[in-house]
Amino acid sequence: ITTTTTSSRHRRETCEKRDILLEPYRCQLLDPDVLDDPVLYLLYDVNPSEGFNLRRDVYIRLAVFVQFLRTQPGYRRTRLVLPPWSSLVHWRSHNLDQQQLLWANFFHLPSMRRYTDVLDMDEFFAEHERLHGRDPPTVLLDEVYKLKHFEQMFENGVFVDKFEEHVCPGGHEATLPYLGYGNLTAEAFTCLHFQGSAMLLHRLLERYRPARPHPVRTVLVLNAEIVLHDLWGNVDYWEARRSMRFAPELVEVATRFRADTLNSTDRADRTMRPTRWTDERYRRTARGGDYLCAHLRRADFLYGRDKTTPTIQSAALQIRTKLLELGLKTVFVASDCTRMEFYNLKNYLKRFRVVRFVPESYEQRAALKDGGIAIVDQIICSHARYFLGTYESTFTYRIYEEREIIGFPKDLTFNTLCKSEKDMNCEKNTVWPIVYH
Ligand SMILES: C[C@@H]1O[C@H](OP(=O)(O)OP(=O)(O)OC[C@H]2O[C@@H](n3cnc4c(=O)[nH]c(N)nc43)[C@H](O)[C@@H]2O)[C@@H](O)[C@H](O)[C@@H]1O
Repeated sequence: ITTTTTSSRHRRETCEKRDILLEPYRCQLLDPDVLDDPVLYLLYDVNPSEGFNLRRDVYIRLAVFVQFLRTQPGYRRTRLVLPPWSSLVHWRSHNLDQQQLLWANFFHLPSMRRYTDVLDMDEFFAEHERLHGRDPPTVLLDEVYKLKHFEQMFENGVFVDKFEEHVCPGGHEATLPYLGYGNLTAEAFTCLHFQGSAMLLHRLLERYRPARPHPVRTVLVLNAEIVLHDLWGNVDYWEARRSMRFAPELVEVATRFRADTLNSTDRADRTMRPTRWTDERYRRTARGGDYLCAHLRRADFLYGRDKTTPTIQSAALQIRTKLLELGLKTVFVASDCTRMEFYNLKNYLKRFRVVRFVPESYEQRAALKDGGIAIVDQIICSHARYFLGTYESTFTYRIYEEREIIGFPKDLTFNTLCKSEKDMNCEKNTVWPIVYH
């Protein structure tokens, strides 16, 4: 035992020397004190109809949970496996291959790993192959849980955290292939009514813990959007959120567009950020470039949320009023609108410069993909002097957050378009300011 402990300590120390700056949590896996804990790979998936930015929120719920779980005996080697992004409903470029895109396409994984231990799917497969020596790997998941809401959320008027098994409608084949991969199979499949926060997953993992512990336990949670935040908007939330830095290639495209089209640079705009998110501190001194950004959510919002979504004309009038008030001449538009809607918007704003980001070539579009283009839009909006968002759009919320992280005064960020320019007292998005330790 002593020899094992010494050699594992040595291994960990070597790992730290080599890797600690990049991936501290990977080295913790070799910590002699936690070596007896099984490695728990926690995989999850989200209802296919959910959009990109809601999925980012689901990630935070699970990342915060995993960070907690890693403090619990028996779970200290938990690793979160990131579900690939596969042809999301809002991705409309059907001529591009947008299947099973890894998180590394959109996010800077080394930054995320400074919050908790995450693996992209290809890394998970590579580890699995290393452990089990199969190529191509057929992965046997030990446990799969499919979550569903309870029909009755309240018991005697009280919302209690609970889960309960039920018979799977259509059997578990109804949910295959898991995460879109044909080579994932399940040893045990359980359907559960579930209501409660991520912490309830701890109880769930305990409840189904194998009697004879395996050195490796692989668990997949389907419909993880049903799992709620433990606490939304607290320090843990913001740390996980801050760790979600975008992929450098996307930042570069946005930076170039800002410089070339909007004459906006970080130094002049006071939007400089430390290289590592862990070095960020509370500040509200950002100024932003000489442009306003409006996020105009269209498409399905025109049907599902027509009571709060303005017409193009009304949006143009609201933007115009703000541009005049702020003495700005340029508006950057982030939108899922059609070309015709954009054309109309420009016509209503003739006295101003109205710009949007369009990839310069097919090659650039194919490299960025719909998800990357949306992120470039978000980054450009995050650096604007003033931001005007869409009511109840998670796309808008993520821009609010990015601007909170960059350090803008709140009144330049938390603004919402109203249904009509005639009723500017409409209900606005909630203000959720950033918090630090
Ligand atoms: C009604 C609900 O709305 C929720 O949408 P909401 O919160 O706005 O935001 P998301 O969950 O991101 O979904 C909207 C998707 O539409 C595209 N999109 C929206 N705005 C823009 C934009 O300004 N620029 C670009 N390039 N793309 C945009 C993009 O693919 C984005 O991920 C959905 O998550 C739910 O599934 C549901 O449909």
